[in-house]
Amino acid sequence: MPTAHISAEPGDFAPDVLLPGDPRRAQLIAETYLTGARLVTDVRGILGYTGTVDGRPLSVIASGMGIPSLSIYVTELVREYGVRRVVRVGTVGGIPAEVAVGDVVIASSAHTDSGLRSLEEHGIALSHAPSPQLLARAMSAASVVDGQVHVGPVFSTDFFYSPRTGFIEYLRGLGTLAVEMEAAGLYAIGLRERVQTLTIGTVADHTLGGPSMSATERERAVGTMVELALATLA
Ligand SMILES: O=P(O)(O)O[C@H]1O[C@H](CO)[C@@H](O)[C@H]1O
Ligand SMILES: O=c1cc[nH]c(=O)[nH]1
Repeated sequence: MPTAHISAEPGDFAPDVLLPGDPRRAQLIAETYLTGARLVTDVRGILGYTGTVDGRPLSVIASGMGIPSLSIYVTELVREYGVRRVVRVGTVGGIPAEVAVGDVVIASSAHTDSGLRSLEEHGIALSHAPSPQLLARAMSAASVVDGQVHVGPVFSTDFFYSPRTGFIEYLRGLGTLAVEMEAAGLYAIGLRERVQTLTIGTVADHTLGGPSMSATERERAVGTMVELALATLA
């Protein structure tokens, strides 16, 4: 049955899903990497496609921006469409100098300031981490793709434009590699729904300043990241 946010029919999604934030990046990934891609949902302009890669069914759908939007799509994909492995392929902002624009980051954990912390129980701060299976597969695949790949913690924030100051230096001191807006939410859903999740990001700009990608470059910055995601799910 279609949901309030996804117009696809049961069976329209593959168990494996790539999840960019941007609907146009979803379209580009579908057109570039999927064989026989067909549009299965376009509610609110959130485009979702299903096709095959090397004969294996694969879907790609946008999450929109931020944990509230992502949590709607991932929860419905898992509960209503039987999705079991979700790899976010997003853009991120680099934090330390050695993580450069154009590099790729595999998020081995995600710190967060998100409201999802209000769901914690018994005074226990849950860790937001990918499934070990997908993390291990991505780390093995990292050596066979072109481009610089880093593995470590990211920061998932509710605030693209934060009124706070000083927190990036704090996070840099903790070895945090990048800032983005969804990984912690994806990992929290993976934990609660017992599905496998992972976040891979392409560095589109840098907290230390310097050149950053344009909107079009962010839409198209997929090569190494998607190849890594496909190798992870193979
Ligand atoms: O490029 P996507 O996947 O949307 O990811 C990043 O870009 C958006 C902010 O520009 C946020 O969603 C952030 O997480
Ligand atoms: O969420 C994001 C994504 C890219 N760059 C940032 O600074 N934040």
